[in-house]
Amino acid sequence: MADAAPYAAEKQIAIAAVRRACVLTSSVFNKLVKQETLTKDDKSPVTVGDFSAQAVINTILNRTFPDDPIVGEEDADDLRVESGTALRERIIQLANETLTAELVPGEKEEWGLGPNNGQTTEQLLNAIDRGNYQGGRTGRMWTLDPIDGTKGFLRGEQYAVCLALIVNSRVELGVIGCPNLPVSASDPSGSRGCIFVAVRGQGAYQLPLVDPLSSAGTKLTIPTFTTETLNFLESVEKAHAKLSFNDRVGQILGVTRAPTRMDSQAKYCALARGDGGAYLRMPVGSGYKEKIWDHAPGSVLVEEAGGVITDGRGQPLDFGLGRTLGENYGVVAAGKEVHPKVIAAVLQAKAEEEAQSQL
Ligand SMILES: Nc1ncnc2c1ncn2[C@@H]1O[C@H](COP(=O)(O)O)[C@@H](OP(=O)(O)O)[C@H]1O
Ligand SMILES: [Mg+2]
Ligand SMILES: [Mg+2]
Ligand SMILES: [Mg+2]
Repeated sequence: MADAAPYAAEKQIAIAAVRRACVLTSSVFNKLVKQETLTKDDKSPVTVGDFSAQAVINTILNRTFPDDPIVGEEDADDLRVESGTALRERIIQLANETLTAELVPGEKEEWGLGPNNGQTTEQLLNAIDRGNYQGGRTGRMWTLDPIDGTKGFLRGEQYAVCLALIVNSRVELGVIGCPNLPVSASDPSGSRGCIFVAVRGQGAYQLPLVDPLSSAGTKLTIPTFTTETLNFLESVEKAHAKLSFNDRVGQILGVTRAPTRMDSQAKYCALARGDGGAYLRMPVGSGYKEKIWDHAPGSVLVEEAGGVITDGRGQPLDFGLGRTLGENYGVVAAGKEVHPKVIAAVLQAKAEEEAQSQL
């Protein structure tokens, strides 16, 4: 793609930042989750991974686009207090190791990368806190989820490093790094690690996690699904989406294939390349509001692969409301033939539910 294409610089920098963060999170997993004996509820590896990945990506964005605000999932409050000293030191060391690693092809030192670009503790904590932006209707902003699918990360399953650029409430660029996703779904035990990228109007692509800046990538198009071939993509965690509702939607549509469950925005990547036919995420009814960083990059990826993404009523997602998508009507993403059918079935299942509750 010529350099003159819209968002060409943003795209390259976002891919480089996400790749570095993926190297970091993979090494955190290998060092902390696999080798240390952890109790089941110990969340420290994910905390180390989240904070240091956000420090790395925000440092790069701060250097390359200093005027752009960032809506990031994490903030550094817990690291500034005395009790956070050990965690803070670990995070600073990891973030600096990641930023100062040798340049790979396509990276530029002026992006804040390479051996001369170590940061002080204060600089890195401030970088994490640059994710405090509250979002809004107008202007440019980035949104970052340094580890999406924390539960999957801890299980050694799917998780994703997710970064998007939003301009005047519209997602213009999305980059999703999936260190554990098989390069091809048809070879699940084959090599793993992919980056997905989409710029609005320029298509959706899968790149290798190793050396993504030198690769043209594979263009993604959502294939056509029939009732026989359709499978749903859904969360692993029952607390995140109402899986029983999906079962009813499947019955209404006559879906026979079992759903494919995976954590994180890897679901959007799987949809974009045809591993699954529809992603359904209906609210569990807890009043939780979906966060923009959990859907922004995935939404542009799906749209650029030829799909449609809306809430459960068929209305567009609104990325201009702040840090959340507002009242939770769920999320439905699918190819353009399947999407209206899924929405019709969702509305029917919803009406049944309401009729039931009035008995
Ligand atoms: N009650 C809820 N309903 C919907 N999403 C929720 C939720 N509680 C947490 N989440 C979000 O679900 C994300 C993971 O989604 P998935 O189930 O698709 O893997 C989490 O991202 P993090 O892991 O980044 O915190 C978190 O933001
Ligand atoms: Mg998330
Ligand atoms: Mg997260
Ligand atoms: Mg979280």
